[in-house]
Amino acid sequence: MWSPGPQDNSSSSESEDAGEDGGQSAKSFLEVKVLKDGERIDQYYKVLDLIGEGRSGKVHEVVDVNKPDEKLAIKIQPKFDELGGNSPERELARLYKEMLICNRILPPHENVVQMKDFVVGKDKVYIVQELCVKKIDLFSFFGGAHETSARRVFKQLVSAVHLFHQYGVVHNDLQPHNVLFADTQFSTCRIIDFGLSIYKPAWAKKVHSNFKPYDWFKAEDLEGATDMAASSRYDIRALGKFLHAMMAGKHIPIIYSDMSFTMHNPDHYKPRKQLFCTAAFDLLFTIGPPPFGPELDDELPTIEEIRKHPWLVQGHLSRQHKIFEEEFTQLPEDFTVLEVLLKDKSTRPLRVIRDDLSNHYIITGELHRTNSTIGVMEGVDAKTKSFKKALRLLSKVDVTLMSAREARLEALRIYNELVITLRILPSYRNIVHISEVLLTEDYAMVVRELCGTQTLMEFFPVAKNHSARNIFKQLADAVQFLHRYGVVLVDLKPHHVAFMDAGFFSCKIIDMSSAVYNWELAECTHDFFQPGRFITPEVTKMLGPGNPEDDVRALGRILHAMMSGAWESNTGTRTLAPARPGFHKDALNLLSLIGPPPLGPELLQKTLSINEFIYVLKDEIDSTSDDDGVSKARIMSGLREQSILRHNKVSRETRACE
Ligand SMILES: Nc1ncnc2c1ncn2[C@@H]1O[C@H](COP(=O)(O)OP(=O)(O)OP(=O)(O)O)[C@@H](O)[C@H]1O
Repeated sequence: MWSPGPQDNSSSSESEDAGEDGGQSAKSFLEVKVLKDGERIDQYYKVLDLIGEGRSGKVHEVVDVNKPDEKLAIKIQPKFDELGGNSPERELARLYKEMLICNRILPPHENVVQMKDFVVGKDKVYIVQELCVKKIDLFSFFGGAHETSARRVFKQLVSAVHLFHQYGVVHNDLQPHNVLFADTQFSTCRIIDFGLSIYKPAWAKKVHSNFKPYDWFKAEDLEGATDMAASSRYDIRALGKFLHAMMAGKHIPIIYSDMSFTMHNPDHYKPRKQLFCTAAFDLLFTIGPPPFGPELDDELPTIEEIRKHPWLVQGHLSRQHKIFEEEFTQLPEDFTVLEVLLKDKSTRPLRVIRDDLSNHYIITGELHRTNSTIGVMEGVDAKTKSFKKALRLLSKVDVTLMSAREARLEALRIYNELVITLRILPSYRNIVHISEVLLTEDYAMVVRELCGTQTLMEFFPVAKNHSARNIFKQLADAVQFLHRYGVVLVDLKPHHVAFMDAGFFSCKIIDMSSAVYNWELAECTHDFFQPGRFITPEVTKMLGPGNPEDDVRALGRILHAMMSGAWESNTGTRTLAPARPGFHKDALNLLSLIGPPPLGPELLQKTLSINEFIYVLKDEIDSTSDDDGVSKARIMSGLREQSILRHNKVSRETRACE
C-alpha cells in the first residue's frame, strides 16, 4: 500500500489544542493509503461480520491481519454513488470531505468514533474505525433512560457537538442510529458518520495549527453556495429531539412531522415527569421539538449556551440545597430538620419525637460486633413489646469537642447516609432493612431489622467451598445492586456484614456510613426519586465521587479471607496466607481476577465496567458445579451478552425491588 506524502504538509507530531471538551491534546494525523494495482483490501483487513448498512455503503467487523487481536469496523463506500443521487465528482468530493473532517479538521474526542485507517482503492474508499458495540445505538438507550443516565449521555453529545461547531463542522446527520456506544452499559457514546457533514472555515473558532483549509479544498467548496443554507441549528434541533426521546423513553418516528405527532399521539410521547427534574424540562422547552421547544430555528440557543444550561452544568448539584439553605445551616445544631431535608414520597418514615425515647422503644441490650465502633442497641417497640429491632444511634457532634466545621461535616455525613439508605436505595434482601428513623434535636435513631451478632470475621475460619460460594454470591449480588443505584460502599469491611442465622447461611450488609452516591455509575433510580435533589454540592465535595473499584477490591479481600481462613487488612506489603485445601479452582480463578495482589492483579481489568464484572462473576459462581471449571476466558466472553440482558431487565427489576 502506498502512503502519499507530497501534499501532506502537516507533520504527524503536530500538536493540537482540543479545548476543554474532552478532546485529546495531541493528534497524529493518519496518512491516507492507496491500494496499488492488483492489491486488495482483504490483504490488510480480514472481514469477520457484516454489522451495518447505510446509504453510502456497508460496515463490516474486521481485524487487521497484522494485529488480529483488535477488532475494528470498516466502512466500505463505493467511489461513485451507486444510487445515482450524486454525480461522480460530487460523490468523490463528499468522500474526500468526510475523510478530511474525521482526520484533519476535527481533533479526537472521547465521544466521536476514533479513526484508525483510510484506504483508497480503485473503486472504493475504506474508512477503518474503532469498533463500537454492535447493534446498539441511541434507539436502544431511550427506553431505559432516566435522569442520571440521560444527563450523562446528553452531556457527552453536547460536548462532541460543541467541538464540531468550534471547528466549523456541522454534523448534519445526528440521528439515533449514528450514535453508538463503547460499552453495553451506555456509559460512553460515540458519534459516527460524517458523510453528510458540512465544513465552513468561516464558522470555525478554532483551527488546527497546521491545517490550512485552502490547501485542501477549492475556494468555491469552502465559500460557495453549496451547503450555505445549512446551519449549526441542524445539530441543535437533533439534540433537542434526542433529549425529548430520552425524557419520553421513545423516539418520535421520522414519518411524523412535529405537528402531526402531537395531534395523533398527545400522550404517547409525553416526557416522563416522574423521572426528570424541572431543569431537564427547562432545557426541553428551550431546544425540544415543537410543541415542547420553539417553532422557529432562529429561537434555538447555540451549543455554547446549551453547555451552560443548569441541567448540564450543575446537574448533580442539589436544588434541595438551595430550597432548604436555612435547614442545612441548622442541621449541625438540630437533627429534627432532617425531617424536612429528607421529605419525599418514600414510605420509610422519619418521625420527630419530642418526648423520651423510652415511650417509643425500650432498650433491651447493646449489640457488640467485632471491631465495630458504631453504637447499636437492641430494643423493642414500647407498645407491643415484641419484635426485637436494632437501634442505631447517629448523634450530633459535641461542639465543645470539635470545631463548627467538623460538626457541620459530620452532620452532612449523617445526612448523606440517610439519603442513601432511605431515599436512594429500595429494599434489598442482602441489605439491612430500615423500618423508621426517630429524630430529636440531638440524634437520629435508625430502627432496623435485627441481624445476628456474628459477622464475616466469625465466618472466615469456618468457611468452606460451598458456604463461601453462597455468602460471596450474596455479597457480590448486593454490591452489584448498590452500583446499579449509583451507591459505592467505599469501605466494605468484614464487620459490616452480619449473619441472620447461626449457620452462616444468609448475610446482610449493615453499615453504609462511608457510602457515597456516584451519579455517573447509577443506572436506575426509584420511579419518583431525583438524586440531584438530595446530593448536595457540599456532600459531593466532602465525600468524593466514590470509585466502584474499591468495592470490587473489598470483595476480593473478603474472598481471600474466606479461602485462607483469616482476614488481612488492606495494608503493607503482602505475604498473604495461601488458600486452604478444599476450595474449587473456580474460586482460585476468581481470586486471581479480583483478589489482593500478588494473588490477584495489581490493576483490575480496566476495559470492563465493574458492574459488568460483578454481574458475570456472580452468574458464573451461581452456575458452576464442582466439576465444571470456569476459565477467565469464559468469564470474559460471557460479559457482553450478560450485560445486554441485564440492561433490558433493569426497569422491570427496579419495580420488582420496590
Ligand atoms: N464503528 C462502528 N462500530 C459498530 N458499528 C458501526 C460502526 N460504524 C457503523 N456501524 C454500523 O453501521 C451502520 C451504518 O454506518 P454509517 O452510518 O457510518 O453508514 P452510512 O452509509 O453513512 O449510513 P447513513 O445511512 O446513516 O448515511 C450504523 O448505523 C451502525 O449500525
